[in-house]
Amino acid sequence: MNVIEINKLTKNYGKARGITEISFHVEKGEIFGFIGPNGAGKSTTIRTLLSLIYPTSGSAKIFGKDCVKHAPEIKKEIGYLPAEVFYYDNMKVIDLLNYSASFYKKDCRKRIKELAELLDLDLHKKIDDLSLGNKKKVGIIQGLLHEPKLIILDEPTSGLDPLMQQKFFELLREENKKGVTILFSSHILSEVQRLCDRVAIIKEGKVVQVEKISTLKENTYKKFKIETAVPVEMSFFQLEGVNDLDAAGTTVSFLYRGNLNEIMKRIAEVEIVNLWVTEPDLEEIFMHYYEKEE
Ligand SMILES: Nc1ncnc2c1ncn2[C@@H]1O[C@H](COP(=O)(O)OP(=O)(O)OP(=O)(O)O)[C@@H](O)[C@H]1O
Repeated sequence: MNVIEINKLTKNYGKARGITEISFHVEKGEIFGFIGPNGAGKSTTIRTLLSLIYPTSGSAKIFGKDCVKHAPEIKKEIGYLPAEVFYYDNMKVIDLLNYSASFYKKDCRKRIKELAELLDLDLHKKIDDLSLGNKKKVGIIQGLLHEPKLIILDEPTSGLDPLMQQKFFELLREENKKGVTILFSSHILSEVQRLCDRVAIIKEGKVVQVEKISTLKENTYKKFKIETAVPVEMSFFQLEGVNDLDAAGTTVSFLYRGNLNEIMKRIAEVEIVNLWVTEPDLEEIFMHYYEKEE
């Protein structure tokens, strides 16, 4: 079952580009990454899903219901953490969270306490006195206190220190184990790699690829570095699938995508002293999506 279904969703901000014909779906129980550089259209897509803004054309469904027509009932089941959080600074954290909880027909007090303990947040401080990271924690608790079935997070880790990010990711994994679906937007590739099952890559308002993280890594190149006993002509390794070939003395390096047996046969023809084969990280895989087309 698909929890989110987005079909040719388009939002124009007057003449400015927002998003153009975005389509993808998120299955129940997935942690789905939505990744792209600043200004690519992640927040616009998310705000449209939540009916905070309306699409110019196209449609989106959450829990099988149209996002615009059924916005109020859908929202009860969603936890949303916006990219930027703004509060009435004079309020105490606990008062703000109790106020947020009053929108749901549930007793959320126990969950608020649990989350505050887990994230190490003092509920009795004034929001005014909190650091940026602690304000972010208030937003996280606000998004999760009603135990939503779908969590939508827009660049959630900005402002959190590495230890707190780790705790936050553990919390998301725990929620996910209970069956909660998560849509996680980010421009930080490593965190998407750590957390998500699949990703949609967005660039300049369009989705350019939707893929499993594991497939993205499998179908990509490997990095080879070879140390030979005597210098070898660089052209010796110029096979189909070899790129970025480089040589210095007895060391040759290149990227290879193709049948590994072919490249191993070629390497076996020379006397090697050492060999390193490494996986590129997501950053390198995605780099070409990030580069602007001329
Ligand atoms: N209210 C608005 N009015 C006009 N243009 C807007 C508005 N909001 C966003 N845009 C434009 O729409 C495009 C997508 O922006 P959006 O904020 O959705 O990107 P994003 O991927 O979330 O990036 P970021 O991480 O920087 O927030 C950008 O070109 C942006 O300038």
